[in-house]
Order: sequence, then structure tokens, then C-alpha cells
Amino acid sequence: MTQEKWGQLRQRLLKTVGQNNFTTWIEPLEFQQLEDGIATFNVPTNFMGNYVSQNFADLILHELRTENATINRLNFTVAANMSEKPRSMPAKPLAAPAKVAPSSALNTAPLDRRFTFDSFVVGKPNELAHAAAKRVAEGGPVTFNPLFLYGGVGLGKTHLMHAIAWELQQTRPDLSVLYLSAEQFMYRFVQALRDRKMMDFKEIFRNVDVLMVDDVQFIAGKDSTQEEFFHTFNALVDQNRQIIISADRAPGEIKDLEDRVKSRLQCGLVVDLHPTDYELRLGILQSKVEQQSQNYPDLSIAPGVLEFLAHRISTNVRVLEGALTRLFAFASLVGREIDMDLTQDCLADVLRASERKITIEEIQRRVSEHYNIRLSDMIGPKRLRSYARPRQVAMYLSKHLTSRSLPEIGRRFGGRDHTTVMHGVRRIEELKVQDGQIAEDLEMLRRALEA
Ligand SMILES: Nc1ncnc2c1ncn2[C@@H]1O[C@H](COP(=O)(O)OP(=O)(O)OP(=O)(O)O)[C@@H](O)[C@H]1O
Repeated sequence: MTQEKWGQLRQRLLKTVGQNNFTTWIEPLEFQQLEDGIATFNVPTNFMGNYVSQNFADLILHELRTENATINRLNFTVAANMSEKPRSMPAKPLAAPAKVAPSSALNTAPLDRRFTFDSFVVGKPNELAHAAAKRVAEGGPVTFNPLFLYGGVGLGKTHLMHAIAWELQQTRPDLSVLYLSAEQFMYRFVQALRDRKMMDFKEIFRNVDVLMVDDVQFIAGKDSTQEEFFHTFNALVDQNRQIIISADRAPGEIKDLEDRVKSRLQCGLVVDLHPTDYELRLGILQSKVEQQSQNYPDLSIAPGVLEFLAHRISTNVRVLEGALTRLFAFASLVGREIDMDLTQDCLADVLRASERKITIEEIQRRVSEHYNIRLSDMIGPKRLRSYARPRQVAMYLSKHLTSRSLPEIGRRFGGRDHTTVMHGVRRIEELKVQDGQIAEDLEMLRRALEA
């Protein structure tokens, strides 16, 4: 195999993949060498290597093997001196070609093929984050910068970021998109310092069109990394390039993050992925069952099982997914239908671990502390608003964070009737939408209780 032969072979791929895909993905590949059955190609970015490997590797391999049957694997590496080739239809003048650092320094995270918008189930708790992510993924003019996505563990932040990256590759292949975790950002920064390659580092980061940094809370307390991140951030914003950031909490709540970084992070659109509710969990389970059914076409699920899981496993989506995968594997091993008995057997540990441990007493204590009232006033008969509102908040949290019934909650709140509890819960549900302060209080209390 030679570079020239590759030139001929890839022309054949043009017919199979079409002009657009060809120009974007195949043409920039530079054949480098063939050794031990492995054909190595240079690619301008890791992102591109991953994409080509996941989407076109079979086709390329097929074509190569018509020439040389010993080739059995492809390898894509980011070459030290390979610059971005101008792509078709650039939407704006292309940035100066990025001089890419040696591949050892370029360990951006690979994108997960499963994390697309199609596989993301939208419900009330995540609809805003989803809509904002979709808007950014259109690759139109930058309207909010950065997009800051935050939420608890396993609620879909990474999924949404990958979905944006995948979609941008489809809709705007002319844009260079860089996705990495904050940890990788730090690693690359430290390595650039060590190797005295700060110019290269700056050039790479300041020439991307879209920068995505996952789990930004990681750089808290790491002063030099924060400093560099701040400069990168400013340089990109000044050039009107899109930045997307994720974290496990709101910018203002990240400890040991410099104020100037916090305020920068807050100046775009900050959206929260709320904890899943029952309907969203059920929707996610249904969609995952459809996916699993492709692997296990003979397995069936008895009615009520998904509802049971959505009710009982409310920690995070990752646990929910893991539970389902385990159920399918177990059921196929023992050759049984997935019914309640099998579910209880197979998931006994998960179900035990996710049993609600929060008590009504704990909620009452936390809420009275938060609003600075006495516990006895919260439970007692006084109807003053300064007591009634915290009481309703505590009722709301008791309803959502424990499995207690309304009459039982009423009893624990000084023997009130269940209709009073129902009224209180509804009132807070309304206020949560109308009053940002209440929404914030609820979120803070929930986090504190679940911590
Ligand atoms: N709305 C959703 N629809 C479908 N799958 C989801 C949804 N939300 C989360 N998931 C799935 O849950 C798993 C965890 O999601 P993800 O890794 O995006 O969480 P995260 O918020 O980045 O968590 P962490 O804080 O641990 O980084 C993934 O497999 C993801 O596909």
C-alpha cells in the first residue's frame, strides 16, 4: 500500500459515501503506513479519528482489502504536523490552521455513540437543558455563551454534551469541535508546561469553533489551570466561539473557584438538569427496554415491572440502566420472563440500597433550620405565613422524598388532615414554577437531604 494507491482507493469510497461525507471525513485522511496488518492513517483531530473509526472503518477496510488481504485493522492517529484541511462550505473564514500537538498530548475523550439526541428521553426535569442543547447543536449564531449545564450524578450532562458534538458533526462539519473533560484540560495544560509547548496549547484551544468542557468543578482549587481556563474562555468568547460547560452544581456553588471564573461561567445560559421524576424514569426505562430487546428478542417483561423500577430506583439514571441490563442478562441466563419475582431476586441489593432513608423528622429539622424557625412552630398550629410556608415546603419534600402516605405525613405535622397536606404540596408545586427563590430553596434542601 502506498499513499498513491490510497488515493485511488478512496476515489471508490466517494461513490459509496457521497460527496459530502467524502470531503469531510475521507479526503483528509492521510495514509501513513502498513505494519503487521494494521493500516495507519493520520487525522487532523482525535474527534475526527473517532468519528471515522466508528462510522466508516468497515467501508475503508473493505476497500483496502481488495488491494491487500492481509490488512485486518485500521488505526487513526493525530499527527504532529498535520493541520486542518479547509473543509467544504466554511461558514466563516477558517481559523489559522491549528498546529496539533503530538498525539500523546491529545487525549480528548472519545464520544459515546449511544449518547445522541435520539436516545435522550425528554421529560419535565430536563426539557430546558435539552432545548438549550438542541439550539447550540444547530450551530447557528452564538446567542448564549457559555451554555452551562449542571445537575447531580448520572442525570445526562455528558449524554447531552456528546449529543451536541455528534449533531454538530452532521449539521456543521465545517466547525472544529473539541470535547474534553476538565481533568483532560488540566492534564494537557500541565503537559504543555512541562514540555514547554504552551504556544501549541494556546493555539489548539484558541482555534476551535466549539469548546466543550465536561465536569468543570474538577478545576476548582487548581489555580494555574483555572487561570489558563479563564484566558482560553475569554479568548474564545471574544471571537464569538461557542463554549459549552458542564458541572455537578451551579457556578456560584462551586467551592474554590475564583470569583472571576464563576462570574464568567454565569454570564451565558445556566440550565439545571433536575432530578428525574417518575414519568421521566419510566420513559427512560421504556426506551432502554426497546434497545435491550434488540439483543434479547425472546425476552418479555411482565406488566408492572417497569413501573415498579421507576418508582423504587430514583437515585440516578445510570443505576436505572444498570438494573435493567442486569435483569435482561439474568433472565436470559435462567430462561425466564422478567416478572416481579425475578426482579426482586435479581435486584435485591440495588433495591435495598435505594430504599428511601430520609425521614419526615429529618426533613422538618432541615427545613426549620433553613427558614430559621423553631421546629415546634413548624409542627404546631400557628397559621402565620412565616410558619405556614416552611411547613408546606416540608410537606412537599416529605411527599417527594419519602414513601409516606398523605395521611401519615399529616399525622406527623401535628395531626393535620391529609387534604391540608395535599393543599400544601400543590401550593409549593405552583410556587416552584412561579417563584425562583422557592425553586432554589427546594433544590438546596433536597441536595442537603440526599447528601
Ligand atoms: N434523559 C435521558 N435519556 C436517556 N438516557 C439518559 C438520560 N439521562 C441520563 N441517561 C443515561 O444515564 C447514564 C448517565 O448519564 P451521563 O453520563 O450523561 O450523566 P452525567 O450527568 O454526566 O453524570 P456524572 O455527573 O456522573 O458525570 C448514561 O448512560 C445516559 O445515557
